[in-house]
This record gives sequence, structure tokens and C-alpha cells, in this order.
Amino acid sequence: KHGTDYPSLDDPFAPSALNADPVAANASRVIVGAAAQLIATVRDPIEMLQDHCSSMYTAAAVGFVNSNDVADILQVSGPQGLHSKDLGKKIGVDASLTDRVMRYLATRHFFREVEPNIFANNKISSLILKNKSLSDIQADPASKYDLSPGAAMAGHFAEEAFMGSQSIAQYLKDPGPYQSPFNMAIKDTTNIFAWFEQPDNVWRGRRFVTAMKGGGERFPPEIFTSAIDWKALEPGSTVVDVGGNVGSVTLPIAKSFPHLHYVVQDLEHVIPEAKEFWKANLPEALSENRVELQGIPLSNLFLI
Ligand SMILES: C[S@@+](CC[C@H](N)C(=O)[O-])C[C@H]1O[C@@H](n2cnc3c(N)ncnc32)[C@H](O)[C@@H]1O
Repeated sequence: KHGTDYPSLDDPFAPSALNADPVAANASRVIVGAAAQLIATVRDPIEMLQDHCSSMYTAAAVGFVNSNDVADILQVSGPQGLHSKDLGKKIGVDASLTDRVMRYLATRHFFREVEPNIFANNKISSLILKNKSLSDIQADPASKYDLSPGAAMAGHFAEEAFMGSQSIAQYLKDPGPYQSPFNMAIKDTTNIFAWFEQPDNVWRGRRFVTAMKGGGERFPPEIFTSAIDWKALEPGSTVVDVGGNVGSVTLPIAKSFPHLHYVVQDLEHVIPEAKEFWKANLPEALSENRVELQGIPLSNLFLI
């Protein structure tokens, strides 16, 4: 229908007409569900169990390559790839260990092993490209995730969420003074958003904001525009997006339903980034006061 091939796993991700086609998206989900059931049916159940309970190594390996900018380094070598001993030298890690991490990921279709010990990016690993040159990445580590919601999301899950997951079992039985398993893991009785505001973690909070921007872009706008009968609301009604981050979910709604007034509420440190986001995507919404960005001081903390 779109006159295009299904994107190859070997090529970097590039948005295509298929991404926005609900029939293709649904077919993809059916294939994935059926393939997963087939694997669970025919695979040795002990292997299956072992794969489930050792899946933390996947998160750890993705966290390792993401924080060491491995996809960005491989990108410079292009589709012919880079030998693990050269990659190891660039990231300061022993060649054989680098090789094992890369093979672990490549056998899970995250990177491609072009020839033995030579690795290149593929469709999945290209999502953690920082979209900056290596020298820019190194020059300002605090901003290194700014242009890559994929790398920001991978970093948040592989680091903060992974840390928190280790306390889930204990937390469910006895949360003690903690608001979440994450807070139990780091022995901090506030919540992750307050923790993000501590000086050493500001870069993580900034990375989280970038990850949230990806949330609105990832899904077709209809998910948000048809979730509620927005048209039925009286003109001028106020819609409040509580904990809306930069407002990436409000954006498609505000574009489709200009008769409403929107308030995006989030913590104060998110608001400067939110202003930039609206200026870049729908500047008239701010100048016409159709969208208001409201910073909530951290002292008004409530549990989200
Ligand atoms: C998981 S994110 C969800 C973002 C957005 N709703 C989305 O779906 O993309 C939760 C958001 O709640 C915000 N948040 C946390 N505590 C808050 C508070 N006390 N007041 C307002 N926003 C808060 C965070 O900064 C973060 O942007």
C-alpha cells in the first residue's frame, strides 16, 4: 500500500509511512504475540526460566553501551563495523570483555555482528544514538542525552529503574518509610523527583525530561486525541495535564482542539525546557495564552 519495504533489522531506524499506519502496527503486534507464544511453546522451559530470571544482564549491558556511547562510536565506522579490540580501546575496557558484552547484545538483535568480533549498529541500537558528534558528547556530559529520547529512556531504565527493581520484593511486603522501591534501594525517604533535584542528580533529571519528550512522539496522535471526547467540552474549558512534563501529550490535543484552554503542570525545573518545547512545536499556543505552563514547587510534593 505504501510502496515501501518493511524496514530491515540491519539498517538504522528511519521513520516510514508504516510507523503511522494502524493496520501495520496491529499486524506487527499480532506477529510479535504469536512469535512469543511459539517460542514459549517450543523452547526448553528451563532455558525460558533462565532467560526470564537473568534478564537484568540485558538491562546492565544496554546501560553499559549507552553510558559509554558505543552506538555513537560504531556510527563513525558505518555499516562495515568496528572490531571489539578497537572499540574496547576507545571506551577503556578490555577487548575480550567488550567482545562478550557486544556478542551478548548482538545475539539479542541489539547491534549486528558483521563478521566475527566486528560490530555495527542496526535498527535497535540506532535508537540510542545521541544525535551529536563524539566531541560534543564528551565536551558536555550533562547535556549528552538532550537530543535522544531513546538514549535517555534506555539510560533511565537501565540505571534508576534497574536500581529500584532490586527492592520490589522487599517493598511489596514492607515498604517502611519509603515511597517506592527505588527510594528503598537508595535509602532516601523523599521521592525520585526530589532526588533528581539534588546537585549530583540534576543531569539524571534532565535526562528523564528528554525521555518523557519521546512519549508523545512515539505514539500516533489519535491515541491522545480520541481518548476523550474533547469536542464535547465547552469552548474555553480548562484541561489540566497534571505531571505533564514538557506537555508532549497535551501538544497533539491542543493542535486538534484549539477551543480549549490547557494548563501543563510539572515541577519548576521542567518548565524552562517545556517553554522551549512549545516554542519549537506550537509557539502561538503560548502567545495566545491557550497553553499555560505551571511550575509546582518541590515543597508541594505529593505522590504520583
Ligand atoms: C512519568 S512522568 C509522566 C510525564 C507525562 N505525563 C507523560 O505521560 O509523558 C511523571 C511526571 O510527573 C512530574 N511530577 C512529579 N512530582 C510532581 C509534583 N509534585 N507536581 C507536579 N508534577 C510532578 C515529573 O516531573 C514528571 O514529569
